[in-house]
Amino acid sequence: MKVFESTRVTPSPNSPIASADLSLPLTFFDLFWLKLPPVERLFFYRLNDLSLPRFNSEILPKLKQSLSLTLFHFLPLAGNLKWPSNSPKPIISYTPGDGVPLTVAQSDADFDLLSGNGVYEAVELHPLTPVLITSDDSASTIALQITLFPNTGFCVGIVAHHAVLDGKTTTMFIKSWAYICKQGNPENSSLPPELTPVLDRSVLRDPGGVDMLYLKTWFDSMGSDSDTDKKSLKILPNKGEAESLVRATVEITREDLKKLRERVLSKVPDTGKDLHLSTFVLTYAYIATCIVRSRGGNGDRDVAFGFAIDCRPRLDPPVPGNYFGSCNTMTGEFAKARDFLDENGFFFGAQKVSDLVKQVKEKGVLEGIETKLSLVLNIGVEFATKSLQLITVAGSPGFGVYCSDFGWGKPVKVVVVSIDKNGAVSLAESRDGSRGVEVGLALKIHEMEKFSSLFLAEF
Ligand SMILES: CC(C)(COP(=O)(O)OP(=O)(O)OC[C@H]1O[C@@H](n2cnc3c(N)ncnc32)[C@H](O)[C@@H]1OP(=O)(O)O)[C@@H](O)C(=O)NCCC(=O)NCCSC(=O)CC(=O)O
Repeated sequence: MKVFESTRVTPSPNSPIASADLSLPLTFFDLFWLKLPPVERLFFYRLNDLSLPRFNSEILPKLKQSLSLTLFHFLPLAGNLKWPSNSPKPIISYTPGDGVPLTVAQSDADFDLLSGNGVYEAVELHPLTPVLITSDDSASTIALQITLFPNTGFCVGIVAHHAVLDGKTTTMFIKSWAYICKQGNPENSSLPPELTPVLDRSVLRDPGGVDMLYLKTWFDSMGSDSDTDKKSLKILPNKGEAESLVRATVEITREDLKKLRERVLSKVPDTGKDLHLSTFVLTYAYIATCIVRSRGGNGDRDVAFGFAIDCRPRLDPPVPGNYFGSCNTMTGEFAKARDFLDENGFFFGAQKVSDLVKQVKEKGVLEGIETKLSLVLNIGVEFATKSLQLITVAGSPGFGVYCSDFGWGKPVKVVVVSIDKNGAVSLAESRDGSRGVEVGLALKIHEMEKFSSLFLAEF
């Protein structure tokens, strides 16, 4: 790995907006994620015969110029998280001259292996992944890395602070950058409405002091009375085991989903219509079942499964789909490993995940919002002590990550690196547009081997 450059890209200097200060308060949705580890994503682009001179003279200048133009729309991403002494909570602060940290590098790793579906060591992706810098008094909102693979292609990496932006905003930012890069017209860097971020915080109502409650939960979790510790913007240390994990991707086709749906319905021919058997529910229940079975072992083991919900369309009034920020909450449940190990394990999972989605639909996303953070922090402690098998979800088949075409074709692969730290699987839409789902996994090698045989046996 050769690092060519570590720089900062500032918003286009021609923009009057970029020459004024901007500050955005964190909402209760943002504060939920204040110290939780960031999300890392890589987009692999194949460009056969890509030479260093072409990378330096064509690809890199276009990517940098379009990034600068895109930041004009996404100004908070050029700024940092700060906690001014006169503010009750942290803010996102942009000051003219601020910019996004960008690393430019070259890798001699195997592009085909890392952008394929096969098995490889999780740590192999780490050199391609930018690092989010956080300290007591400042935290980057994002960091980017562009890595050349000579003669094969390049990779765009993003790490995103979840208290600043969620998966929907992160992927909207990448799609906007790609859109402006592909247009290739520095004189006109406008974005279509669906990619234009809404920065207005007033579209989102706090149900009543949840922001301060979440801050108190964070303070309590730190066990320190020192003001510096309480106001520190450092994120929590990573408790994952990436060093001992391998990664792979599996695909679930429409045909597979049909079979899974039929399997559930065959168990409950009369009441099956009451189940919410969406693509998401079937995929997550099936993958979770295979993961628990891959570990095997004691049926008494606790398993926690849960996932994020995009709250934008579910708030009253609804928040626009292009709202910039974090707008997720979590839902989930506990089970015993035996529930999944049992012959009816997949049916059990499908019922449970269906119930969780139905509860969200029936009770709304703000039900129990006050205690969500403390529940998640407690689960994190149990995960770190290895007493719990945690299976969560990053990404969504609804994000359209494969639409991110910078002008040299759509990505050959998009991966979420950070699933190797938090017991998550990642979901994305099928690259070929066939409405299947791509599932990213990070497991111990013997569990991955078991997973592959279990997964294939079904279809
Ligand atoms: C809660 C959910 C997971 C439940 O998903 P479900 O698919 O079961 O339920 P649903 O109500 O959304 O959709 C039910 C069916 O209606 C379809 N459907 C929904 N909305 C639609 C629309 N506007 N137009 C057309 N179809 C639509 C769905 O595709 C699905 O069909 P079909 O069955 O055909 O599919 C989801 O709604 C959701 O909020 N997803 C986003 C989660 C998220 O943001 N995750 C990322 C967190 S941040 C993160 O993890 C970090 C990062 O990514 O960077």
